[in-house]
Amino acid sequence: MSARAVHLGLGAFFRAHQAWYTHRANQDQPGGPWLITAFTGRQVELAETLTAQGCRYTLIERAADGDHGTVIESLGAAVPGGDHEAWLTALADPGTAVLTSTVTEAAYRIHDQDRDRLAAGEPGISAPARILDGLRARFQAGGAPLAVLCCDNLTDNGAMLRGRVLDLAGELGDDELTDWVDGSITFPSSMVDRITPATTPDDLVIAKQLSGWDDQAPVVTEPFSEWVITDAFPSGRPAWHTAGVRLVDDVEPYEQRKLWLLNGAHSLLAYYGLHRGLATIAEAMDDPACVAAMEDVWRDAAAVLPFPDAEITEATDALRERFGNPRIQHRLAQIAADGSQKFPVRFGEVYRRRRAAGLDHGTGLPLAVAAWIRHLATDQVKDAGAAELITRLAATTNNADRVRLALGVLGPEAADDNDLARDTGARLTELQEHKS
Ligand SMILES: NC(=O)c1ccc[n+]([C@@H]2O[C@H](COP(=O)([O-])OP(=O)(O)OC[C@H]3O[C@@H](n4cnc5c(N)ncnc54)[C@H](O)[C@@H]3O)[C@@H](O)[C@H]2O)c1
Ligand SMILES: O=P(O)(O)OC[C@@H](O)[C@@H](O)[C@H](O)[C@H](O)CO
Repeated sequence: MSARAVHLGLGAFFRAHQAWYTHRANQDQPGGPWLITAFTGRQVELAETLTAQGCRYTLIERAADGDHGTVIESLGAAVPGGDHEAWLTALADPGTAVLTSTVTEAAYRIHDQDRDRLAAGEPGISAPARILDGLRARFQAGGAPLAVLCCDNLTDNGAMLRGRVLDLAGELGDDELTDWVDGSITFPSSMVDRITPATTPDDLVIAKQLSGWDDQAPVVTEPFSEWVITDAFPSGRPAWHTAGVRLVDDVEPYEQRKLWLLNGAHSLLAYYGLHRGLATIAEAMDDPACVAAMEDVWRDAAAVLPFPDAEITEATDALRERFGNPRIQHRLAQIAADGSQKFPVRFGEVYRRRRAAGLDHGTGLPLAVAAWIRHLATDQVKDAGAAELITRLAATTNNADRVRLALGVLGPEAADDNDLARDTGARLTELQEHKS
């Protein structure tokens, strides 16, 4: 059996989604199964745990009425991200045809030290820098083509990653490497969807009941799953199309539908739900104020989504059911992390398109921003990219200025929008006075 895929970001979602699709494709894969060599970001423990159990793990599909377990066998190796030699070796291998990534939105921000470290031959810190490091090793080993497939919740994620890797390569001043990346590496875009909360200790007990063995690294996910990819794989790919993956020419509409409806609602529910003392998405779905605010976000997005009304209604009906699954414990605190990276993706484009279409700023956006501002003042916040914003918000004594600072994350147009600032300020005052 050969390993032909490499993954960066061995976490819960990768194991519920890309590894699951590959496992399914492997059931009838011409040329034999594809195995994935998966690297964590930095942590060692998960890689060791998985290695100790032969890289097999139980995927628990959790429906509202019960659990179904599948032992996933598409993982060939689980490697701590700090093992830089193993990373370079895996990417230099001409047998490697696909590199996927699920490293969180924040990991794509170029780190201050990336350029110096890459120039000195040291491992980069951000995901684009680590990927460029691996590509450089591949180039030096002969330069077989490769597809680099970003599977994080970002707009036009393939083009985004390509741009960042090429920018870094250009700054290194290595024209041959830059030209090779430009011509031989594809960066397909993808829309990924499967709600996958962090695993809890109870899930280990359930995994044992389902699979009959002492699995120390199971993953829980919902039954629903979707993956839409632009088909640009110069060295081949797993037969994902046999496993339900849709290969298309243009991912953008699917991506907009998913990021603006699902993820936009998630972020709104996270910040507003936490403000209202709730802990999970399912709890928020039992809260009429949260549901009403979510419906506002959906109406705002629906007005600029390139889908017929009936398809949007179908998508939001499905989301109500998925979010309402009472057995999925998707914690609002997990979703609330890294809002500074998520807000522009989930709300920024909806806002801009509404304005460009001559519409108002929307009903849902002011509350989403106001609840986020509240969240940024708590000790629950986890958002390295918002460090400066948090400091500036804390030093600001009036809501009008706070609102302008936060709206700046959506872009200058939003920060200068007086109607949006007024309405956001009003929602913020209400939240501060506990009126909602
Ligand atoms: N969980 C979901 O429901 C879901 C669904 C769709 C998409 N996603 C995407 O997948 C991402 C990861 O979600 P998850 O549930 O697997 O989270 P997770 O915390 O289980 O795993 C995240 C992985 O990314 C790695 N990582 C974090 N920062 C990194 C960095 N700076 N450089 C390299 N690696 C880094 C971590 O070490 C870990 O391996 C999300 O941020 C999102 O973009 C998640
Ligand atoms: O995973 P993040 O941090 O990008 O966002 C949290 C959730 O909104 C997200 O994980 C959704 O559950 C997911 O995008 C569903 O497919």
